[in-house]
Amino acid sequence: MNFYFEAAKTLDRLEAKRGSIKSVLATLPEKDRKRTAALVIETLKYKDVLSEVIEQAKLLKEEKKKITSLNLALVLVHDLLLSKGIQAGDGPVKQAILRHKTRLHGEFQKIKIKRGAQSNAELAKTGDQRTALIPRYVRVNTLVWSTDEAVKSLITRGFTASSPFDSINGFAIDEHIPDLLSFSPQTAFHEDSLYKAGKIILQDKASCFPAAVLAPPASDDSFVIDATSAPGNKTSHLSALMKNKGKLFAFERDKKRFVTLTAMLSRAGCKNVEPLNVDFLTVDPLDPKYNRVTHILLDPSCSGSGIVNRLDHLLETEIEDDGDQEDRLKRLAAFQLLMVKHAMKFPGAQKIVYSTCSIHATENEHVVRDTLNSDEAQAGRFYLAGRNEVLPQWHRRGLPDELEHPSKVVSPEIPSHVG
Ligand SMILES: C[S@@+](CC[C@H](N)C(=O)[O-])C[C@H]1O[C@@H](n2cnc3c(N)ncnc32)[C@H](O)[C@@H]1O
Repeated sequence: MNFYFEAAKTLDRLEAKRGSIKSVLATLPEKDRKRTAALVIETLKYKDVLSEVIEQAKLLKEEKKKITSLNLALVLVHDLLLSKGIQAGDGPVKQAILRHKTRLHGEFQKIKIKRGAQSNAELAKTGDQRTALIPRYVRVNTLVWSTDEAVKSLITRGFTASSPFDSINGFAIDEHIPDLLSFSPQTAFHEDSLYKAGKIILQDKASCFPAAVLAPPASDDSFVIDATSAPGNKTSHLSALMKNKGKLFAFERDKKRFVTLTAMLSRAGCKNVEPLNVDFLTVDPLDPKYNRVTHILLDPSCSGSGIVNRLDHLLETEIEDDGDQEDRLKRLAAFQLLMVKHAMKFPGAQKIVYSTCSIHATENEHVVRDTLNSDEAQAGRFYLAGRNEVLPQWHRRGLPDELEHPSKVVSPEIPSHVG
């Protein structure tokens, strides 16, 4: 029965917007992770129908002592109606569901008829169409081998250098980010030996921009901070750009995510990284340990509204109304501003890259604007970098109107929000 409680708890966390589906599932305990994740995803696909069945059958009203939440009811009723039955011993919770078995089945059939569905699959939500248009990106981990070696190895495995959209086996070298390859959207690498050996990192193109823009030097006296590191894709990217030289301090305040971070860094062979399970805001910028730090990457928690993946569309019906969302964005922006201003207090800091995976100006241009207008920016003489320093070949430059006359900006360029 623990398995069902864990799945229900995961649905609670998703409802509380504790992260994208992918990131929340990644924090499940190793034991039973695949099974729990599959149940959560399947339940979300059928959530509308299952909620209606539970409501019509008055399950929560009649069993409120045993079935303590809608999410617990959802995962159990999912398995009763759409899987091989409830996979647990005969405890009181299972008994509570089974008492209503006939009614639940009856309500389910009624909904099927009402919706004209010939099969159960027709009741499921369909995927986000945009995912078919986005290639599967893979970054070659140059700490382990070179892109030339990776390309040769992929070709011997039947991949062909062409366009990722030409065929399921087509792949291309990205034109903006060195060592990034793009594959057909249908290609999966999660079980691939190259991924498991840390030879490739599954990282979207946008997620490669921040480290590429920060471009830390690859030298023994290079000192860099990644302020918000887990799960560690950008940290390992920075480490690769630094060629494992110098020192990269990688902060992560969350204990569980810190464990993921250290595992990822070890798999990727990052030897110049010092991971620290510490809240970046509590770090004293004047601590002599950090006085040689010149480059800082800041990729703080955000709304994640720009993330498109194969799972997150399932949460679309749960997006808050505009009022709630605006409040949440403002809270996030206040935290993000605090983080960048803190980064600006490091006396040796010369270059700071701020990124989010949000599409909202509140978290992007507005944070940049407020940062540039801050006392910390004045004191550290920070200004917005020009286009020539920020992916010059990239066509997009954010939302200029949202930056509102950045009076203290030295460079006339419009920022490129990256994330
Ligand atoms: C967007 S994620 C970072 C993703 C990461 N850069 C990557 O590419 O894999 C933000 C991370 O920052 C962590 N975080 C948030 N506030 C923090 C703080 N004050 N200090 C350190 N880490 C923090 C969160 O726990 C989360 O793991």
